[in-house]
Amino acid sequence: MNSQQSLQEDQSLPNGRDLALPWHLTLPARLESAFREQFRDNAARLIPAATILMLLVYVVAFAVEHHVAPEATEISWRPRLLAAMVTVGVLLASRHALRWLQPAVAGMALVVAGIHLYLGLSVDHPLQDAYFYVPFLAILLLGSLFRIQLYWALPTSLAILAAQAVILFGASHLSDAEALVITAFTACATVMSLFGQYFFERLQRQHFLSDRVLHLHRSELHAANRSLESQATEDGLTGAVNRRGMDVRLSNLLHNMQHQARGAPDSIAVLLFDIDYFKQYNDTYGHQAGDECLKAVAEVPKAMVQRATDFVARYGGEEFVIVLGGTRLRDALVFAERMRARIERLGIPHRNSKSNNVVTISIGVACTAEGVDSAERLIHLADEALYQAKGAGRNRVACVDDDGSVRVLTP
Ligand SMILES: Nc1nc2c(ncn2[C@@H]2O[C@H](COP(=O)(O)OP(=O)(O)OP(=O)(O)O)[C@@H](O)[C@H]2O)c(=O)[nH]1
Repeated sequence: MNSQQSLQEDQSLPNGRDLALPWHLTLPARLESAFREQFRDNAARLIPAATILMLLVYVVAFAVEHHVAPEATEISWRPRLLAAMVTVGVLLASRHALRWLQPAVAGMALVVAGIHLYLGLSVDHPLQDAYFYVPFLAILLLGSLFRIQLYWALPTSLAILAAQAVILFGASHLSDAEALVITAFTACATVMSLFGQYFFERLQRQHFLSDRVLHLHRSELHAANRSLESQATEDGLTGAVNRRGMDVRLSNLLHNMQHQARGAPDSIAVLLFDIDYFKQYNDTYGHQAGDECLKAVAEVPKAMVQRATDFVARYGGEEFVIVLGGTRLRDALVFAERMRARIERLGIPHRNSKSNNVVTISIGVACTAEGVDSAERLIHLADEALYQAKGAGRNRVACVDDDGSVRVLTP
């Protein structure tokens, strides 16, 4: 590999190294917020199904409880109703306040864990200890059912675990061994759930990053293509469309017009102009000044064209073509005369011009009409008119009329 190749590679598009994720998963600020937004959007899609599932679980739990310990439902229906309401709150957040979705899910898990710890203490029944296993389910729902981000799931799970430990070891009807077993059970579930969530989120972040890198690749390629395309069809000196670009655009325009494509113009006018006595200008003021003059002259039609189909092209040396889509001969002549006058008014001194003491142009105008079916023919007609304008004394406009005759207009 030579040094130029390696230089190109160094400066080239983003590469695999951009995919490296730190162990703590946090991305640079702008990426991080974009990822969180995407994560929330994805999670929000799960919420309706997850909410229905949760509400079903509440109903089933209530039914089982009613069957096993009917007296317990006297106490439990209110806390359960609260849990159901909080769950519906999560659904509302996912629809109307997405930024509150994660805190809402975390809050719901805390409420579910809290009310079951409360029920475990308040219900007097041989099976009451079953309530103490529910916090474990609350921890699971964070990462599996509702899929909130690790940085929300981690503190919420630890808070549930801590609250459970404090309550179990303080509960008078439980021995320390029983409290330890249930706490250890929840602790194991917490570790496993967080472990799974860490790797799930890692994968999601990696996927997000590779998507971004691909997107960057695509937009850089797009920009490079656009710049290559404009370089290939733009004249470097004047910024006008070059000859090649003109051929393509004019042919396309004609083709679309002939095939009555949508948005295509119903007529096309071509103005071919040439700077008068430009050779003398170069001889008098130098090639550099000649270049500046070309640039200044080209700016005039460039500022005048308006429609998307219009363009100014450098036809060669000091000759330019202006293509006006949807313009008939009469309007093209008005445009040409206005342009001629504006260029004259630029007042670029030309002491060796035989037509004026400033730079002037001669213009030939032709329009699509019966029998004019190619770009070459259109340019040829405009060239004929230009020739006549020159012959008639320069600094004037000439056109090919509908009957094919050339008419010179006096300025
Ligand atoms: N400075 C400069 N001169 C150019 C460029 N391209 C062509 N020319 C010059 O334009 C001049 C064109 O000369 P001619 O074709 O004789 O035309 P003219 O002197 O304008 O005469 P008429 O058109 O008959 O009025 C030549 O001297 C070319 O060298 C360019 O990019 N920069």
